[in-house]
Amino acid sequence: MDPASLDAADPLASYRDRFVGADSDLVYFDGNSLGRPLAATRDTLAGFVGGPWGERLIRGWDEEWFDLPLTVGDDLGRLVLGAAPGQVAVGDSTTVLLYKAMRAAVAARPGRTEIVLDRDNFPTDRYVADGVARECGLTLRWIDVDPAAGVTADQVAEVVGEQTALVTLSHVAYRSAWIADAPAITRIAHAAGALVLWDLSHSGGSVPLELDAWGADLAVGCTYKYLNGGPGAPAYVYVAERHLDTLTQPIQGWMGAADPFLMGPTYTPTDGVRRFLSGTPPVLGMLPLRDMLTLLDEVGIQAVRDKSVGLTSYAIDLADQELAPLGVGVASPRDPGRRGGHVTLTHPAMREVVAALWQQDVIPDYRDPGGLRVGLSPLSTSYAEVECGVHAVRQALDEVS
Ligand SMILES: Cc1ncc(COP(=O)(O)O)c(C=O)c1O
Ligand SMILES: Nc1c(O)cccc1C(=O)C[C@H](N)C(=O)O
Repeated sequence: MDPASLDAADPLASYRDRFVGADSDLVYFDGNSLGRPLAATRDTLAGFVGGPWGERLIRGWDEEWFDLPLTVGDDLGRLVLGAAPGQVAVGDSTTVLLYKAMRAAVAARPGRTEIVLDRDNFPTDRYVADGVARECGLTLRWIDVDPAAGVTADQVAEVVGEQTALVTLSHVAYRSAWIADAPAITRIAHAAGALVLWDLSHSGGSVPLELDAWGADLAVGCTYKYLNGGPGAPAYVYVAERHLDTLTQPIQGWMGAADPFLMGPTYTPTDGVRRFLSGTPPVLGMLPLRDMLTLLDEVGIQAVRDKSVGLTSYAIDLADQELAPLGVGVASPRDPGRRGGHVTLTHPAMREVVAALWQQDVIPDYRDPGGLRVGLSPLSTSYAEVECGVHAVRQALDEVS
């Protein structure tokens, strides 16, 4: 079908107008790294300076801000993560939350010696796991994966055992967009007595998640991709209710302590998921995310996913027709049920192609080896934009080859 008909039939097409810059000619294929801002966020940020911050000043903490990591966390849980209230907190970066969650998990499995992870996980996940293993005297047990796909439940079953403390994986792989079989992998890890930590950075706001139903133990994710929270927006952590009384994290700050304003001599963790906080919550950083959650409440995550599948399928169809004859491969799952919100196209010249495209206001990103990632943020991307971008890739390939 032609893109104009696809856009005309798209029930979410009008939401594009809610984003800053979506009316320009720029082709934006990097919403999986940094989502566009919502126009509403302009007013939110300006209004916050004049209102809650400028007028309420320090009183704002008692009136709203102190609880914001948990109230926004509950909204994230309900609208995005499939988590009942009281299990999600917002704050820190994904990297720091990975550290807290990994340390909490391995401390809960004393005597076990291994952390299971895959070689294609995002660098920060691998680096943090390496540091935690060194600090705690553990070994990393690596799973090798097909970079055009991702970790399978069978591969996890082969390596977990009574020595496994933690299995830590990305739900959607940053390179290929492979969706891991989270319910099956969680069952396998639990049968071996291990805990599971999911990195949801490439899933949250794009793929419906069911953390409670999967029986997940821990999860983290960033909010600046499909959740449009802005550069450096705070991340979130999920801790299943059954672990909240027992898991403790290593960055023992006053904001995660019981009664912070008692200012007592020693740290006692507070109840609930608040104990995963450490310092003062990033209130300004949560405001754009709150706007996006309001929008997701209006649209519904399943509608977002349906459009995401439409966009990625269209991108693959176009790549097959127009780019395959030039030697371009698709390094993402062809099964939409196993594919997240982006598509990776491979060719030895992609690094130069991406550099040339950025000069023409066509913005994908490049990931080794030879991968051009087409990130398709469903609410701010049109089918016409996909067609225009794929044509630009073809032209750039012709020019650099
Ligand atoms: C899977 C994954 N985890 C973590 C991160 C980033 O973590 P941080 O926000 O701490 O830089 C990213 C992207 O940058 C990512 O893709
Ligand atoms: N977090 C990023 C950043 O601070 C600068 C540039 C890119 C990013 C990203 O988000 C990269 C992204 N997680 C990836 O999948 O490669």
